[in-house]
Amino acid sequence: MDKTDEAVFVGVRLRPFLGYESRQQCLTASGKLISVVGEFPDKKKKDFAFDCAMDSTDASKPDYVSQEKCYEMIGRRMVQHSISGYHTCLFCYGQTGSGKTFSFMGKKSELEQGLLPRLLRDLFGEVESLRSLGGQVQCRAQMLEVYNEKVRDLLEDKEKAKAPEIHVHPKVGVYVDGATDVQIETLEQLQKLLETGLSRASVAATMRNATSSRGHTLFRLLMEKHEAHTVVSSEVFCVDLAGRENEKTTKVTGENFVELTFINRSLMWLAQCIQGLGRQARQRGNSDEVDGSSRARFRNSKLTLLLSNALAGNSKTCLLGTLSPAAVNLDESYVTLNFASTVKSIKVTAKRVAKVDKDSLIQSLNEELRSLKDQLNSATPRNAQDLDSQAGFIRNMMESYKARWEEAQKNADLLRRQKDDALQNLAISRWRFARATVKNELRDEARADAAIEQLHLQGTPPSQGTQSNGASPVSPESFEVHFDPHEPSEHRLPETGASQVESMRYQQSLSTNSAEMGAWLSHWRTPAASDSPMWPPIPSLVIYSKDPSFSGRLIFHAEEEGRRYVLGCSSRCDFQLPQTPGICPETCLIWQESGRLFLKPLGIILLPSAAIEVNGTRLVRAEAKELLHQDFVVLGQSFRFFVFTKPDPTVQALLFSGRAEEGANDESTNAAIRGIIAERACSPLEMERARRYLRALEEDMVSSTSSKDEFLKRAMQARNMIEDAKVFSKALRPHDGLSYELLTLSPVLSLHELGTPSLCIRVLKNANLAPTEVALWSFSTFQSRLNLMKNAYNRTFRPATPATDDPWREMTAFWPVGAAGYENHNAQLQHPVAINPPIPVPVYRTQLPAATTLSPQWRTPIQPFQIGFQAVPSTVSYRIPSTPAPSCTSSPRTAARSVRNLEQAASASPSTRYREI
Ligand SMILES: Nc1ncnc2c1ncn2[C@@H]1O[C@H](COP(=O)(O)OP(=O)(O)OP(=O)(O)O)[C@@H](O)[C@H]1O
Repeated sequence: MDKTDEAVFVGVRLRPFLGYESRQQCLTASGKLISVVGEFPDKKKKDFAFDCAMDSTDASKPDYVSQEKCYEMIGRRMVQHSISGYHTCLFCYGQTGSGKTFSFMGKKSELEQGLLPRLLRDLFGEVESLRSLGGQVQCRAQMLEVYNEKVRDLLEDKEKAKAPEIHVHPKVGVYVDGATDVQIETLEQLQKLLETGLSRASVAATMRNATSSRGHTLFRLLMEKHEAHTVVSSEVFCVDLAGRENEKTTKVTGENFVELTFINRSLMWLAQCIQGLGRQARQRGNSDEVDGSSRARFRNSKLTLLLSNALAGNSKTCLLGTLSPAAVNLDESYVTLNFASTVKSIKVTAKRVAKVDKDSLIQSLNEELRSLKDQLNSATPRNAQDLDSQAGFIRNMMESYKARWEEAQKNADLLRRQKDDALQNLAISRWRFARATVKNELRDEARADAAIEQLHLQGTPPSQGTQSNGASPVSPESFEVHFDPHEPSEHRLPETGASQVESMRYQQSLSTNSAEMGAWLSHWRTPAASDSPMWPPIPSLVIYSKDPSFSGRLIFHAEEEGRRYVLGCSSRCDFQLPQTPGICPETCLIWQESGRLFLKPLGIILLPSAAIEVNGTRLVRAEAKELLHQDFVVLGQSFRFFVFTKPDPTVQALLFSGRAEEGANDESTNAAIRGIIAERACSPLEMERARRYLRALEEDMVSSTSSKDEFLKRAMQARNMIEDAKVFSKALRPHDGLSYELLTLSPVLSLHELGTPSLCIRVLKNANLAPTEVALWSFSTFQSRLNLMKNAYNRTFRPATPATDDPWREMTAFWPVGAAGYENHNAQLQHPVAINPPIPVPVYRTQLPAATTLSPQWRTPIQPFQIGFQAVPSTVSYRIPSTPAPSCTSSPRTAARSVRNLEQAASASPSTRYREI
């Protein structure tokens, strides 16, 4: 138990002059010193040192201590003490009219609020934050007045109030029986309570103070921190003492004179207690034992009994002495200074409050009650009354504790339920937020690059099995797992096409080690439409991914009650996760107990990348954490799950709505697709690919819908033009078997984020049934060549038509000039696109989806819908983000050269990041 021997913290404050006082100042405050100034021969001691001396005499002085500053100097320390688990006490002492109530309570305006309202505000702020962290803190307030040596409950009407009684219990300490104990939930409630209590305090006008307190006001805030079976209670005790009065100066009579005698007597007892403690402190040095006689003195009055814990017990105590600066009040002020000096010499041993076992305290009180009852049975009538009242007090105390703790229990349950609800909402809002940000995240280049790097580090180096042109023979199919809506759902694998690490890794694993992947997949289950709506049937973790096609596809069912399932990337795990950053061989345990789901991290999680998060809070210890319905769990850096402990159509709908929306897709896009692939049998798979391709276009390559539409229109136009070109070619060069394919050429090397891909036309010669590429035309070249073909065609059949240029002029170098109808203008070759001899597939060329390297994410090679757009199966493009990009490929030859340079750079420097598609 922490124990600190500390002198009482003493601060003194000089108030401003009041109307009745002449302006002769006899006291000054400077630093920690109060000095008596002027000629006062009977006042031998001139300087009094305290912990702080506050000058509030004149607001225009630079060192003027305002209400706020006063709180900073003396009050704020109490907040931390009580939150750290110490009892604390603040009391104000001084002659009547010296400013105790002003310092203690202040005025209503925020600027002039006194110590208590400020202290409660800050304290409650701390309590609220403890509660928000899941702590069960119960606050109870009492407000009492010791008036004419009677304890009054200020939280009850004067008429109704039954006088509370003070008891001292060896286990509980000073206990006020019969006082209203109000449970406080909010600061506003507390402030209202304070106002009500103050309005009931006894106040009267005297010659020295128009609002003189006629009794001592005590405010007690009890804070109980509840755990399952224990409670830690610390109290904040604030006392505004009534002021010492001189009957000659206050000129009170009658009832007020009676009050004066009680006030002065109780203050005398207090002074005696303080002197006794001061003497003891001087004699015994640092001993924290309070001797019997000092203890006994506290029983002399109600006030001292109530303050006994603060002065001689276990508390961190502060005293604020208030003084008038005027010479007319010097005698009274001198008493206050001496009193405060003695208090300063007292050492109070503050121990951090220990946890009390609720059950054992109740049990011991029960036993005490039983023994009192036994004594009562055998008691003489003389002491029977005493025993009876003692038994009554024990009974009350026990019942009060029981009720309080039951209430705390109820409260804890309520809070837990509210927290659960909040977490559910949080999970849903997180889910919504996650969905809303998918698009943005997809554009997060940094992540993608990290992922790409990861892929590269773990994946197949591009040099493996390269073709003659240096291109890797990675076929799109090798990465791709297609989603076929007609496939039975249990065979359906997560779709690719996402930038997320998990799906990348997943795909990579599929391509590199499908056997292993198959192994881990076999442990997982995928939901089927038929699962709805009572899904999932047992507590489950459902994967969430920013890739809607991956989200919800993997489900972990904690099927067997009590069985501890190990999740990790090791093959020994019950549920094997792909090896991604942050996934340890054995990451965590998950098990089900009576329908409740628990997760326990395995080992100490030191690496931030290996963190396990539940609803955004990182688990720092290897201890079991209950997973509640709709919690959001993150394993490592890449796996995110929603927790379902019961069937949940709402969230299930949320999980799957993404796909429904996807399926719905924009009708105009569907129509456009149908327009392009019109005559071809449109299988659902093709449709799906086309749709995804267009989405990729829309999201990543085409800056707006209008340019997407434009692109589609041009594609359709090009397709018709190709048909024309085929007809003209067949007529003009029947033996060459020329054919044309529509391709897209993306500015891969330009590294532009957005842009519309160019359409281009591949010219193939069908020599010996093996098509060879003989040229690649841009769309505009194709347009002009088509015109030339048209002219040549016309001239063939209508000789009057003027001669035209050779539409296939770049090919004439190795072709004999063919049929008439066009001139061979070899000399006019202007187009650098000429490739002679034809090279195998030029590396700059990509099939369209691969060209989506423009976007930061790793978009899976979605097969371009092969109907309108012919894919070149093994093309490779490179991207080196950290290397200055060559400008857009105006010339394929330049592009090819650039790519070769880049390839060389990549292989020469292993640290160069590059990307293989
Ligand atoms: N620091 C201060 N700044 C401005 N006014 C003050 C200050 N301290 C006290 N006063 C004024 O002095 C008067 C007396 O103060 P207060 O009622 O607080 O005295 P008190 O010590 O509580 O007296 P009592 O013991 O009779 O209740 C009030 O009018 C109060 O507004």
